[in-house]
Amino acid sequence: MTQTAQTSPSPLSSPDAIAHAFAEIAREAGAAIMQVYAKGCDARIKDDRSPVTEADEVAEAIILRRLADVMPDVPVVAEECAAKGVIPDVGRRFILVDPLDGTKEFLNRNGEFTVNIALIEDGRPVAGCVFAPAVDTLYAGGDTAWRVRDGAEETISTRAYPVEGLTALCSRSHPDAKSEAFLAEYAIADRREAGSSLKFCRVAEGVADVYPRFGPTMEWDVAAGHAVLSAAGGQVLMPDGEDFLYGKAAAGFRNVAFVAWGQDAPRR
Ligand SMILES: Nc1ncnc2c1ncn2[C@@H]1O[C@H](COP(=O)(O)O)[C@@H](OP(=O)(O)O)[C@H]1O
Ligand SMILES: [Mg+2]
Repeated sequence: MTQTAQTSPSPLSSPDAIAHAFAEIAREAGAAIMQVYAKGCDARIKDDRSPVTEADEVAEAIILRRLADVMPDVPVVAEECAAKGVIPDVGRRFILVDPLDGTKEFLNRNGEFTVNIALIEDGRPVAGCVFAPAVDTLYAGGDTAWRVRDGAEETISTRAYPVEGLTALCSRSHPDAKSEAFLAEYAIADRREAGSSLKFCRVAEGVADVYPRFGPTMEWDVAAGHAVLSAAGGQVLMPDGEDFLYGKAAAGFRNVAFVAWGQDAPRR
């Protein structure tokens, strides 16, 4: 009797497996970022007037090299390449990379900076990882969402909206009046500031409920946090409640505005 060799399933056959692969890569990039953090570095100001450091560039090089090994056929749109005008054509499936989100927080040395990698399919983030190396906390999401903190892995999920009111999050370094005006329409019990994509993760792990962002962001700032939040039971919508989608190449991958919610958007 001839035996047919069993083909093992591709290790990247599920959104969770992809998020795990991104997590490994983000940890490697995070370690390189922490080496630069320890020795200190200067910032250069990019054309969009945002800062970039050696850490952003070293981390992005590691991520691009590792992604080319594990997902060689998927185009990658990465922040520092894009800043130099190197942007591949994207189809229905592509990867977004922000090697160091919260560069201002990195320079201010407050620990609120992250490595972000997300897979987009048909305009939506289906797997993603957010790693905050300074506080050794990793969030990932595919079909499920999880956090690894101090070496312990736990499933995370969003919480029901508290009856006493919502906890709202805002950017620490880029506050904007329109986001404040949006929040004024809801019952807000507590308001906190945080840097980077960690704001999505705070909602995903059930310690906050809403994060509106009317100020400028790029798709790579948002996609990985969006993947984690969606997998944890939340959502990211346009302020009018429409879907918030990715792949806006003609707009230079710029977002307009979005609101991240832990549950369905409550009535105003
Ligand atoms: N004027 C602007 N244009 C485009 N993006 C901006 C911007 N001001 C801030 N951002 C985005 O906001 C991100 C920081 O978010 P937060 O304010 O929540 O920490 C920045 O990510 P980087 O640090 O990766 O550049 C940057 O992409
Ligand atoms: Mg960013």
